[in-house]
Parts: sequence; structure tokens; C-alpha cells
Amino acid sequence: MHDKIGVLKYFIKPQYYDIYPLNWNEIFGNKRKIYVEIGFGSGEYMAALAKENPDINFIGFETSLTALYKAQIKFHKNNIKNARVIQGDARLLIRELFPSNSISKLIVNFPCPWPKERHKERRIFITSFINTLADVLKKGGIIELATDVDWYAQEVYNNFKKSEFFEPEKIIENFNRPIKTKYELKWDKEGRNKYLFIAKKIKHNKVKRVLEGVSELPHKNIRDINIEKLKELKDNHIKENNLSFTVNSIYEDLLNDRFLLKVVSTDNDFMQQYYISIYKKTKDWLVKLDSTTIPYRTPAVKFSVYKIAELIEK
Ligand SMILES: C[S@@+](CC[C@H](N)C(=O)[O-])C[C@H]1O[C@@H](n2cnc3c(N)ncnc32)[C@H](O)[C@@H]1O
Repeated sequence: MHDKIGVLKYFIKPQYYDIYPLNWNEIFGNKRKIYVEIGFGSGEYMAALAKENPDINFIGFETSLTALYKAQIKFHKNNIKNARVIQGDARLLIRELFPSNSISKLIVNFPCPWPKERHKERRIFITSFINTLADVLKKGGIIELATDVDWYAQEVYNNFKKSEFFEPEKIIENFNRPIKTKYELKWDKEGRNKYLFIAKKIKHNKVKRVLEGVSELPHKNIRDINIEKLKELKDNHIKENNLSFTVNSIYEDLLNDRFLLKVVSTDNDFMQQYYISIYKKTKDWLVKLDSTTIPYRTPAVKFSVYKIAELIEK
């Protein structure tokens, strides 16, 4: 990726770190409090807040690369120093990247409510994420959700009400905040109702993280490989306890004694896609994570490298 205009300084690739959760004081070079925004869209809300509050560090999560790019350009144009962005599903990454009691406020503006029953696991405030928030938020930390969907505001209220870790404070109808998001302006124009839900953390919870501590790059040397066994791996779903992986494709470069395997692995709810390369060195063969796509080195990723090495060794 080129960075002619210097926006990449805002972009954090947590996969390239090797100690989790991340050390945010080191990343920002200070110990200021942390606000997180999920699904910042074009980033106007985070950019305006960050500009107004240089004493607060902001971290935004987005799944969309376009959104990430637009936000970074806004930060750059406004000479913002106290904001960073991360790509991926915030519900999983917030659990892995933040230590306990580290976030002062979580903001979610106008998320898709995923109205269909079969999509409801895609909604942001599902029970597992509320439990994560009860770990990573500071005691007294605040959740702020803005939505134009009345049943969704009520559902989120009920979910927090059920949780022993939070006190849902209120739903404010047709609130008026000084900064408006792109979706908010759109809904205001259409005259839609808006709801602002606020909750406070009152009790701590400890969740189990998939990545914790130091994470090395998995690799294994083997004497020789059995090519038939390697080819049999394709479309095989290999599972041990809560770790599993599937080899989706195998690319071979026999001239250079090299194979590239496209793998999808899951650790409970954490799914990732990456490549494992297998190639001949002077004497033996090396099975390792390919450096073109660095995944989070979760137990399932390590399991896939070591299990493949075991299964193809001659
Ligand atoms: C409806 S848009 C709202 C954008 C912006 N907040 C606004 O109010 O204009 C929702 C955004 O959330 C992002 N998103 C949805 N689920 C997410 C998740 N689990 N983690 C991070 N971002 C997510 C989407 O990519 C999308 O840009």
C-alpha cells in the first residue's frame, strides 16, 4: 500500500504486533483516556470529537476499507494526532486488543439493526459482546448508542437491563448532539425519530481471550513431504476441541518445490483466512505461515500449521 499523503500513520494492523492485548499507552505515547467508536462510516464524528478533545485518545473500528480510508483522510486534513483506526469485526477485536478496565467510553452511531431473525447474530450488542464490554470498559465507563430504529433501541436497552454488569440509564428521544454523523443528517432530513441509549458499567466481568501474551510465528521443519497426503488435505475439515481449519485450495509450483495452501480456521467465533506455504530448503522442508497474509496467530492458526506438518510428513 502506498502512502503518498501520509494517512497510514492512523492505521493500526494489530496482526503485526506480537503481544496482546495491545499497549495503548505505548501506541499513543501517553496515558490519556480511551474512547472507542464502532462503525464510524466516513469518520466525521470521530474526527470532530478527536479535534475537540486532544486530551482523549480515539480508536475506531470499521469493516469497510473505503470507510477506513475516508476517515484517515479527514484525520490527516485536520492534523489530528489522537486517533487510530483498525479494520475488522469490533466485537471480536475489542475483546482481544484491549486490557481489562481500559476504555472510558464506547460509541456506536446508527448501526444496521439487522432486522431479520436469521441475521440477528450480526447485531452489535449481542450478549457475548456485552460481556466483553463489562471487561474492557472502566468501572463507570459509558456506552452510547444512537439509532433511528425504535425497536432496536428498546432491544439494546433490554439486553443491558438483563446484564448484571451494566445499568441502562435512559433512552433519549430526538436528542440533539453538536456533531452529527452522515446517517444522522440523512435521517434528520427525512424527519425520522432518533433515539440515544446510554448505559454505565457497574460491575466487572472477566472474559476469556483467544490471543493473550506473546504470539510467535508458527513454523515447522520436516524431513520430507508426502505429496499424495498433501493433496488429500483439500476440503478436509480438521477439528480438535474448539479449534478447526479447512484447506480450501492448494496451489503448486512443483518446479520450485513449493506449495501454497489457502486455509480458513476458527477459534470458537474467531474466523480467519490466510495462506500456509510449504517449500524445500537445502535439506528439509519448511511449513510456515505465508507472509502475504498475516492472520492473528490464534491457537487455531498455530494448530493448522503444526497439524498440516504432521499430516504431510513422510
Ligand atoms: C449504517 S453505517 C453508519 C455509519 C456512521 N456511524 C454514521 O452514523 O454515519 C454502519 C457502519 O458500521 C460498520 N460495521 C458494521 N458492523 C461492524 C462491526 N462488527 N465492526 C466494525 N464495523 C462495523 C459498517 O461497515 C458501516 O460502515
